[in-house]
Amino acid sequence: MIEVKNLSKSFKEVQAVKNASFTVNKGEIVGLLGENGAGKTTTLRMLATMLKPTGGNAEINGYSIIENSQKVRGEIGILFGGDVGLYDRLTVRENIRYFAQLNGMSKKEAEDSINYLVEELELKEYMDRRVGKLSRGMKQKVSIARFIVHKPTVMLFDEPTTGLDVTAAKLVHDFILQCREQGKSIIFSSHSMQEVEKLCDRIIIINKGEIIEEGTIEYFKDKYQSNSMEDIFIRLVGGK
Ligand SMILES: Nc1ncnc2c1ncn2[C@@H]1O[C@H](COP(=O)(O)OP(=O)(O)OP(=O)(O)O)[C@@H](O)[C@H]1O
Repeated sequence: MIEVKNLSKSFKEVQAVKNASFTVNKGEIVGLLGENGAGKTTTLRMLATMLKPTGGNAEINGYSIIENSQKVRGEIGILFGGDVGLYDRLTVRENIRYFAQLNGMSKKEAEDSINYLVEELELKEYMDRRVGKLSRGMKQKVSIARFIVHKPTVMLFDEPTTGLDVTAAKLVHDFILQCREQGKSIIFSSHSMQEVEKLCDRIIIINKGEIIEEGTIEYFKDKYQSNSMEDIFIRLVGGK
């Protein structure tokens, strides 16, 4: 479970996130929607303890991202789109193993988890290839494996389908839905309204660092009397 309380982040004069408060329950996918520069990545990076907040706090399964960041790291997985941050010169197996070790898993735990993921994600024939030689979609599969090797219960997806073709994007979508079935708490940030409508149970709209509206898709459509989430979004963020 994710509980965010008045979370803020400033970079000198830029207030990237202002007093954000929200909750994500177990088995729930919450969409974080906003224009370029709205503060989505900054919010997710703070929750993943990659950035220190300048105000407020958040708890991940009861652990504070400020006072208990080590514990939080064990509970959380974060998947980025675009550059997936793998080591090109290492093989698939070495990449996944490395991240398992970073997350404090023992050798045995790591190998068991890797063997399971190899089957689950159909990675067998790629395991001993160098990551630099794989296609973008395959790399994304490897980053999914890396992302879940330590079995996180809270998953953060930051535009995870950027640059993927339809088949690879579907793999990511199916994976996210499977995570929900397993009762994980999920935040999904995207520019694509179609993706958000397909996957999310609830949507948070963030504009210039502030949460301006939050609710289910039905809530938005009903309140703003429109069937198009795209139109509603544009109306809310100022009609640009
Ligand atoms: N390290 C940094 N130093 C200074 N300013 C930053 C830094 N990271 C982000 N910002 C600023 O904070 C604001 C929010 O950026 P953020 O990356 O969180 O937006 P975003 O909603 O993820 O955008 P996008 O959809 O383009 O990824 C922007 O004005 C950005 O320029």
